[in-house]
Amino acid sequence: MSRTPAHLRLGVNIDHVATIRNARGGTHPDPVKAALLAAKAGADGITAHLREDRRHIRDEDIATLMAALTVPLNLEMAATQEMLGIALRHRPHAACIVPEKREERTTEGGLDAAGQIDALHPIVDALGKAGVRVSLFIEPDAAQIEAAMRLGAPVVELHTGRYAHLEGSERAEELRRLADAAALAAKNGIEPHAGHGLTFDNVGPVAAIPQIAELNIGHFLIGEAIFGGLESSIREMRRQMDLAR
Ligand SMILES: CC(=O)[C@@H](O)[C@H](O)COP(=O)(O)O
Ligand SMILES: NCC(=O)COP(=O)(O)O
Repeated sequence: MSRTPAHLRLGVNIDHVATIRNARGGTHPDPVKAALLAAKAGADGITAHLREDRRHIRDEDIATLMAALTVPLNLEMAATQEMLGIALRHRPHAACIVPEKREERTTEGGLDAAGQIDALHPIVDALGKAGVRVSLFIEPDAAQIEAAMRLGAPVVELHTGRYAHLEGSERAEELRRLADAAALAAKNGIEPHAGHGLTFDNVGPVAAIPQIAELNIGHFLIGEAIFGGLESSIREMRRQMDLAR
């Protein structure tokens, strides 16, 4: 008898809707409106990264998302007291602890959980006690998964950025690391998620890793939405202009 595969959840990251909004300093496009549209289109959850420098998502976006969403919010945050306070105030469904460097263009690597167990312990504990599902955004590496076990994190999100950038046999090797890490996490009772840099072209092999329960995808989807939506935006502008004549 064939088994129905478990539903692979899709978390849509709406950060870069806010990037476009912030380019003009106004309110359009609204990342909360995008989040509601994503949920309507079948997203199982919404991911938003409140960076310390607030370059895209801002504090008020988190408050509005918490009030408006009917699907779970996964708040990505640095392991700082400021972010912990915000997470405890809003109590999102999940908080994913990510490494952050102010000068980086994007989240360039995974969290070194193994190297900062003592600093992470109180943050993971406080979030867990508040009922927030803690995830650690890590490289697909056994030492990092062991650290997640020591910290008692129920979830790890495996960073797929390296996989997304590599090609050929190097990509195949990185995919093996992702599959091994997902299997190791699941065997030890940790739910593996994955994300970063995923696209239509590279998502398949990651989605096929059976233990992975959730993928978080943002930048590509927001970029691709231009091609799905630009034509209708232009047609509507043409219509409004013609109506005025
Ligand atoms: C942690 C992570 O991967 C996401 O937050 C994603 O990268 C979008 O945010 P940035 O582009 O600001 O890194
Ligand atoms: N944690 C990864 C994420 O939320 C989305 O990353 P990306 O698709 O924007 O690179």
